[in-house]
Amino acid sequence: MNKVVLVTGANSGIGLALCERLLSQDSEDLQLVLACRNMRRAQGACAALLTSHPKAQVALLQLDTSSISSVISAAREVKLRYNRLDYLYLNAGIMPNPQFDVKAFFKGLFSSNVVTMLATGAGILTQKDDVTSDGLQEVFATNLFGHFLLIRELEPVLCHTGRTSQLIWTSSINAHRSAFNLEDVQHLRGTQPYSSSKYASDLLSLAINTHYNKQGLFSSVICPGFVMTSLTYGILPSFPAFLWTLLMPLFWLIRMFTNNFTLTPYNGAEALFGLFKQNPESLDPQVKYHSLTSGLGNNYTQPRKMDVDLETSEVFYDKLLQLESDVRKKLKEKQI
Ligand SMILES: NC(=O)C1=CN([C@@H]2O[C@H](COP(=O)(O)OP(=O)(O)OC[C@H]3O[C@@H](n4cnc5c(N)ncnc54)[C@H](OP(=O)(O)O)[C@@H]3O)[C@@H](O)[C@H]2O)C=CC1
Ligand SMILES: CC(C)CCC[C@@H](C)[C@H]1CC[C@H]2C3=C(CC[C@]12C)[C@@]1(C)CCC(=O)[C@@H](C)[C@@H]1CC3
Repeated sequence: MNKVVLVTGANSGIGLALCERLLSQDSEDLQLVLACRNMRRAQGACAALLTSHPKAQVALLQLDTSSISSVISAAREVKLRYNRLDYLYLNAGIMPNPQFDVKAFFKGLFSSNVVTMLATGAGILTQKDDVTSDGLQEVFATNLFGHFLLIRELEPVLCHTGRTSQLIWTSSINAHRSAFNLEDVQHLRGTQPYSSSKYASDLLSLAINTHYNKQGLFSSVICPGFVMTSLTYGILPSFPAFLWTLLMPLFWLIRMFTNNFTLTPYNGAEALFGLFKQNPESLDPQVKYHSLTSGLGNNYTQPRKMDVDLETSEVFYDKLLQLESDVRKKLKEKQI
C-alpha cells in the first residue's frame, strides 16, 4: 500500500517545497494530497510538481482551514478517497495585517537582544485580526482550530491499531507563552494573534500525544526558521520583492549569528522533511524541531525543548473540545 501524505497550504512557500522534497526522495510510492483553499493556485503547484516528477501521484483537495463547513467536507472527501492517512502536515497559516514596529526594530538592533529579536521577531511585530463567517477569530481559526477539527474528523483514517500515523505542525520560534491566554484562547483582546496561535499549536500537539498515542497517532511541531515567502513579504507590503532580494547578502551575514535564517522554502522544509523519515514513537512530545541553516549554507534539524506543560495543554484541549461541540451545534442549527 502506498503511503498517503496530506499537506495543508501546499500551493506555495514551505508547503510546496516540502512536497517537492518528498517527491524527490520517493516519487512513486507516495500518494500526495495538496490541500489548498485556492484551486487555481493548487493546480499550478500540482503542474509544477508533475513536471519534475512525471510519475508521481498527486491529488488536489479543496480546503479552507478558516471555514468549518469547508473542513468538514474536505475531511469527508478524504475518507471517501483513502482508507489510510499516514502523514498529515498542518502547515497552512496566515499572519494578516502585520504591523512592523520600525522604531522598536532599530532600537533592538543596538541592544543586547538583537540576535533574539532577529531570530524570533519578538517585540517588533503585531497583527490586526479579523472574524470569520463562523464567528471565530481568523488567525486562530486558520492556523489552529480548522486543523484541530480536521484531525478530529479524520480520526477513522488516522487511528489504526498496529500502524502509526503522524501529525506535523508548522509552528514557529515566534510562539510565545506570553502571547497566549487560556482565558482568551482565540486572542480576541491582544495584538499578537499569530504568536498566540503558534503557541496554541505547541500546546495542542502535546495534548494530542497524551490522548492519541495509544491509538497509533503521534504529533510533532517544527519551526522552519525565517523563510522568504509571501507570508514574510506581507510584513512590509510597500517593500517590493526585489528589495528583499537585494537584502539577501545582509541576511546571509546575519545567518552567521543565527542559524534560524533558513531563508529559502527548501531550507525551511528541512525539519518537516526530516520528521517524515523518523519513527514517530522515538520523538519527544515536548520538543520543537527547528530547521536551521549554517553560515556555510548546510541544513540541519535541531530539537529544542518547548516552553509547554501538560497541565496547560490539558486545559486548552478541553476548551477546544468545548468549542468544537459549540460549532457543531451551530452548524446543525444552520442546516435545519
Ligand atoms: N515564512 C516564515 O518565515 C515562517 C513561516 N511559518 C509558518 O509556515 C507555514 C507556511 O507559511 P509560508 O510558506 O511561510 O507562507 P505562504 O504564504 O507561502 O504559505 C501559506 C500557505 O497557507 C495557505 N493558507 C492560508 N490560509 C489558508 C486557509 N484559510 N485555508 C487553506 N490554506 C490557507 C496559503 O494559501 P494561499 O496561497 O491560498 O494564500 C499558502 O498555501 C505557516 O503556518 C507559517 O505560519 C513559521 C515560521 C516562519
Ligand atoms: C527592512 C529591514 C532592513 C529588515 C527587516 C527584517 C524584518 C522584517 C525581519 C527580521 C526578522 C524576521 C522574522 C520574521 C518576520 C520578518 C522579520 C521580522 C518572522 C516573525 C516571520 C514569521 C515567523 O514565524 C518567525 C519565525 C519569523 C522570525 C524572524
